[in-house]
Amino acid sequence: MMQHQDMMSLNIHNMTNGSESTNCSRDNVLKTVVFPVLYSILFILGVFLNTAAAWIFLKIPSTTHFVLYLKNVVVADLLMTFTFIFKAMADSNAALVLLRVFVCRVSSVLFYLSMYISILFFGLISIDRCRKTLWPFVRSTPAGLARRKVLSAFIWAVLLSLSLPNIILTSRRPASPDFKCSDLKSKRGLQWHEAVNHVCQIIFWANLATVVVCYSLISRELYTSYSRTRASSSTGSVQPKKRKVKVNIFLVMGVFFVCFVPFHFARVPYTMSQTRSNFNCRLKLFLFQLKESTLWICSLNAILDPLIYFFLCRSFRKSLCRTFCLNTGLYQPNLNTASTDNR
Ligand SMILES: Nc1ncnc2c1ncn2[C@@H]1O[C@H](COP(=O)(O)OP(=O)(O)O)[C@@H](O)[C@H]1O
Repeated sequence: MMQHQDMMSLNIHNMTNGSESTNCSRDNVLKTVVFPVLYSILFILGVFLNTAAAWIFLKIPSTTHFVLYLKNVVVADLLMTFTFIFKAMADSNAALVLLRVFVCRVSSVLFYLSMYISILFFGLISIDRCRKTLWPFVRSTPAGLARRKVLSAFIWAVLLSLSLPNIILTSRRPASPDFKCSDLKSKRGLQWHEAVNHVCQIIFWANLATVVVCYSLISRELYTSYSRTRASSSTGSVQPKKRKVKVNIFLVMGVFFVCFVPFHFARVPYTMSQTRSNFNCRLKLFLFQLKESTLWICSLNAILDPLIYFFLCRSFRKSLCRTFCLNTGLYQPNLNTASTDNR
């Protein structure tokens, strides 16, 4: 009788553990099929759009702060795009353990690095757009440009030094085939991972505040000048162009909100679930899936940024048309431009 009861409880224990580990496994269709397909699509689009953008930017001299910042964003986007294919392969069922370790150690870290570089440059771009709207006659000087180049190098250096320990301290060997990135980290590695995520949250929310303040000032200025123009102009011929400028200029804010806000809400509880033990496995899985879904939305940034270059950067659009339209005979030197990067 006793033996029978022991057998029963052992079976129940096994069944419970078994079903729990099956239900909580990350390897479901979302991770192994849906996201790899979505990242592969982003990879193909991203390689095409960003190499074209980089090629065009190579022909444009960095004579304004805006062009300089956009060049930094292109480099970050290219870097991010190349991480997509590793993520797609690692998440699919066919991935080798070595590849998954590489993604945890190197490729994901580079992904986050490029994301926060983009976020910081988005903040700087907003300040620059604001400066240009409020003081349209202030031009970039060579000394100002040199300072912005030093600032750009400083941003890359700081974020690289924040990210590097995430590579170095992800040094453990995987104990089982279904390991997580956090399983590869030493205790110090986990602490650094958590600290970096806090710093990155501050970077994000500070830049979001900058973007919101700058675009509020831009809206106010555009509204005032639009009202002034409407009152003084009897013909109204400039109005459609002004409206176009307004829509274009808000692209930066739109892309920032759509791409980055959802992830930063999801990231806080997910990081806690990685570093603390008081989360049950179902909640952990839910937070992981939420983080993965919002991370994919962040990745969209790499293919939405070329829209910003096209609609907001006149020298980019001119160079693009010179390159592509010349061959097809479509290039007109006086191309209609409503962009704002000419200072
Ligand atoms: N903001 C960040 N900056 C740099 N590296 C990061 C950042 N967030 C996470 N990482 C690193 O990227 C890798 C993957 O992290 P994460 O996405 O949290 O793990 P998982 O893929 O298991 O969900 C880890 O090595 C982690 O330390």
